[in-house]
Amino acid sequence: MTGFFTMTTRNISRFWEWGRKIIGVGRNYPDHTNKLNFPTLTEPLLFLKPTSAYIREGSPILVPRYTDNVHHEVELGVVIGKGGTAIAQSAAMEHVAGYALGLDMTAFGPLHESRAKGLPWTLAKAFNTSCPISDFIPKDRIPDPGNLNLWLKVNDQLRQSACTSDMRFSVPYLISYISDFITLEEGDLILTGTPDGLSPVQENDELEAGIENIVTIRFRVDKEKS
Ligand SMILES: O=C([O-])CC(=O)C(=O)O
Ligand SMILES: [Mg+2]
Repeated sequence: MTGFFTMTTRNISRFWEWGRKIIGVGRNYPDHTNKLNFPTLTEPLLFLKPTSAYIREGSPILVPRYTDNVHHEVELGVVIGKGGTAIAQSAAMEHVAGYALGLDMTAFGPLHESRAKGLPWTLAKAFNTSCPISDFIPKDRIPDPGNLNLWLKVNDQLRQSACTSDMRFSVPYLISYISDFITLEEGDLILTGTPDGLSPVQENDELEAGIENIVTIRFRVDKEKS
């Protein structure tokens, strides 16, 4: 038998090529939540993005045809190295392979409309190019994911800047909580929520974001052609 099987080498440092899901956490920074006047959460708010949403530097973020209201959300991404179900918080960090800086691009038109109507957030969160991602950052480069400074600039203007110590639910808590409902698998990415400072992006904007002293990413915005 030849030709029917291709060997896939699962290299965690290229998790975006074969990872099976992206789990988003909403409203995990009190500042962001307060400003939008949302009720305080007692449990994490979760959503999914398909892995077809990943893009890497060099590819543009495309504003979908159905909206011109797409916002940037800079977020710490956690890359799962060892899967599991009902993972105890005390064991959660053993399941982490590393990290990545991600942008949870969000189409606010459909988000607000579907939210108001009590409908799913799918079009707001899952569109093509809605998950620009940095290189993989091995776990040993980040001794404490709860003490990282995240920032994002649009056309050189600082829009988002916060420390992950402000997160309402910590990385170990999120891993444990999510895995009670959704089995975590090797290569999954958890986007841990965005701090305050979202703003709409437009064609030809240049987005630059970073985790201080660790990584920087740059993406250009374009409009999806009809
Ligand atoms: O866009 C939202 O309202 C929810 C979200 O992803 C976040 O807070 O990071
Ligand atoms: Mg988000």
